[in-house]
Amino acid sequence: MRQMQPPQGLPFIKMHGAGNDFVILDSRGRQPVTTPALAAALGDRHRGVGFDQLAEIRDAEGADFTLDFWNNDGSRAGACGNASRCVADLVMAGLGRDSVRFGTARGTLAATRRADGLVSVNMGAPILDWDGVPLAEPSDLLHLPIPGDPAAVGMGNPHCVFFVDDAEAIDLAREGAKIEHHPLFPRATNVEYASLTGPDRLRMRVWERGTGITLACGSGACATAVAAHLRGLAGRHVVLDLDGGTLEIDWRDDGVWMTGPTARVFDGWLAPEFLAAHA
Ligand SMILES: N[C@@H](CCC[C@H](N)C(=O)O)C(=O)O
Repeated sequence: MRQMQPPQGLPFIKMHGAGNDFVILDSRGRQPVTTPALAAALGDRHRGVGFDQLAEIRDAEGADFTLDFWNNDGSRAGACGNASRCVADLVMAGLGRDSVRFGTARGTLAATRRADGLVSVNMGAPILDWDGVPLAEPSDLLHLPIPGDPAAVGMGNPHCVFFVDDAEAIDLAREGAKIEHHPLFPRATNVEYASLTGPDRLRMRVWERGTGITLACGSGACATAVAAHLRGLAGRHVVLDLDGGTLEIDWRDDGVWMTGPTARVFDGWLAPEFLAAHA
């Protein structure tokens, strides 16, 4: 029998945060490798590795690292809260520290490890001017002219949040796909359905732009918490129960902090021929 060869190719790490799963490429000290074609091929759960988002770590000036995010359809994402927490966890472990600062498309963010081991990220201030995207009612993002009275909140990426009596009862695949490409969102949107389940506690389900249904979405949880507070449904510190776990959101003066679990699942190597085929 032929012996297994020692691993060759590009190393990657598979992690998840509350079931929102990621492939992480560490391109510090070398040229970044991700292209839309590579992200889409690698994101295929049958012919690739499979992930909700790919996060590529790059060198940074004035921060510990830079992060780029890709959805599994090959599109770019300006923010990804759970991948930020996972990568921060890895880098903090490597540096032997409990805090890091990192660059993203929306600016420099900070992450810390809490005493209970959970990882928190400051996702920055919510964007309530909708980041230049033309809306029919730019002065009232909290009541978009869409049936169901959703709110629009940007967290470095767009979110359309519906408050409903029972989030479990929503046909997420149908409704999410429809709202993702609603004409009000020229760059498409992530879609959240949330219901109040107790004081400062919400059940939330999510349809992610460029990915579809996921078990959790960190920026979506932040957007939902912000919208819930601004609509008078909850305080500034809320707990959200998602399909894959629980996230805590704390809207402080310095930004929206999101805290939750992280897990490293496996490490692997991308075959050189796979990389070459999708360069
Ligand atoms: N899972 C993420 C958000 C991912 C980005 C999104 N699909 C987009 O295109 O904006 C999170 O944890 O925030």
